[in-house]
Amino acid sequence: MFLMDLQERNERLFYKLMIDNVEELLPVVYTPTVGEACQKYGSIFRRSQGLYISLKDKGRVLEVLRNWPEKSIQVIVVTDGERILGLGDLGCQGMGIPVGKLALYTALGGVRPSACLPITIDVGTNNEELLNDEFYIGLRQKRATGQEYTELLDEFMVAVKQNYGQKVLVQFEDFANHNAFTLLEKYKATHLVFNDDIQGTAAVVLAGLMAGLKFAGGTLADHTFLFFGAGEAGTGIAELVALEISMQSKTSQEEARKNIWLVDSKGLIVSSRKDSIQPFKKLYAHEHEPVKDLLSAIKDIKPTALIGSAGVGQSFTKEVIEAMSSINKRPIILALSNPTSKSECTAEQAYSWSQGRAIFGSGSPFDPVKYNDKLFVPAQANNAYIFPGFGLGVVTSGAIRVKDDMVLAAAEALAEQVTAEHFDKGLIYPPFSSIRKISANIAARVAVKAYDLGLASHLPRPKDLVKYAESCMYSPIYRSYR
Ligand SMILES: NC(=O)C1=CN([C@@H]2O[C@H](COP(=O)(O)OP(=O)(O)OC[C@H]3O[C@@H](n4cnc5c(N)ncnc54)[C@H](OP(=O)(O)O)[C@@H]3O)[C@@H](O)[C@H]2O)C=CC1
Ligand SMILES: CC(=O)C(=O)O
Ligand SMILES: [Mg+2]
Repeated sequence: MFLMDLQERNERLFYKLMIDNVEELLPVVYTPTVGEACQKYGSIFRRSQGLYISLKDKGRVLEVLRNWPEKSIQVIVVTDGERILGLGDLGCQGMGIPVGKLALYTALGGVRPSACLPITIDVGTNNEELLNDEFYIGLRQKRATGQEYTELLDEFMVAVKQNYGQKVLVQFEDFANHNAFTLLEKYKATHLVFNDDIQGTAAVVLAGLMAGLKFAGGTLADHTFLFFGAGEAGTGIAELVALEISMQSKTSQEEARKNIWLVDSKGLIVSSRKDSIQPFKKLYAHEHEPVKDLLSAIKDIKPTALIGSAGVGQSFTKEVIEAMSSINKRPIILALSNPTSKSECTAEQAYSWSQGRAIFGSGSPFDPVKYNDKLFVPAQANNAYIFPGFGLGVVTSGAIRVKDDMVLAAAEALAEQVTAEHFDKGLIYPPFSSIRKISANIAARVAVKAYDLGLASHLPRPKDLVKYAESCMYSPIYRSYR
């Protein structure tokens, strides 16, 4: 609440504070605290921090967009609040997420605050507690679905392009997966769209895997991956890993998918379930007997990497981590679910149950852990490493579309910035304290891809794209007026 007030009162000071104390303040502006802020958003609400577009605005969405005082927008983060972190449907109160993500766009990626627009689309909520909460700030009705939902979203996407042109980046955030994949597929050919939960998460995890392998040895193709959670994050990561393997080992993506397995709420995804699962899971329905629980899946599949993205806290039990540690000398264990209460295990559990052998990362931050006299610094495997730099690269190159190759480039750029020194401490990412440098490097690599693919409209192409990205970054300094 204090930081929200400061952001409102003295934006420059807010960003100065954020940038100078990023490791301390990230857990407040972002996960885990932002989750709690969204849950309580109605009762801590003081003034609007973003733009709300509701079902009632149908037919005049463009007019509503034009009410936003800033005209020169480069990045929109939009949610409909249906899957806020691992906390479920928080309706309109999900606004904390676009606001928090965009604060990171500025603090971590250097996109000007005035060029950032947080939007929440209010189509109702199915969260009974919120519907009965006198302080709930959104429409008091069940979620609109089907044609009513699709028409509002379509009107929004058309209005965005009409108002801001085709170079505004629209980041979809925390939509439920039954809409997220469809929206990305529908608009990726006509708009500059990026789904952070699918693509940003994929890039950060791939980067962590590549960095880990650089020091632990081996290639991605040597590994067997088991995902606990087969939604946006799980299948998004799986697809990018398969793409990278296919490029590294010159095989087909289909071949690469054979070493990637996923578990959802009904157990291991296997071929006998093919007719009853959502389309985004089908590519991973391999031949295997049905398996109901995670531990049995681990014993059968013998994965080298276990990646949690089911939003189920404490699902990596002692038995699960011990099973991973009995199969692998250095088990890779990523507990991606947010916020901390949904983390599959804590850093302390991962290190102690694996006797200090786990290569560990988590979506929400954990403090360093001392185990057998060694201090382990857990990595934060969070898309916050990717989207600020990715967005900076997209907007500074004037890219008009997002392509998978640009997402891969972001992952490679992040992985390259991990040193042996980081890895020795337990890190598979560089520390957030150097995030602006990291973001400039990611931006440059994304821009290179955009230029190479003929998608960049900022011409002529700057010679040194890292320097160019840095020169475009907003810095919260007071100018001298004398
Ligand atoms: N660290 C990071 O950067 C990121 C972390 N996340 C986190 O990942 C989590 C999931 O996000 P997302 O993928 O978008 O969500 P989705 O809703 O798209 O996917 C959740 C998946 O988990 C499965 N699941 C749910 N309950 C269980 C259970 N008891 N046992 C096994 N599987 C289960 C679901 O199964 P079914 O399909 O059968 O319903 C579904 O496949 C969230 O906590 C989110 O905060 C997300 C993005 C980025
Ligand atoms: C980090 C993020 O995007 C999520 O948990 O949804
Ligand atoms: Mg998200």
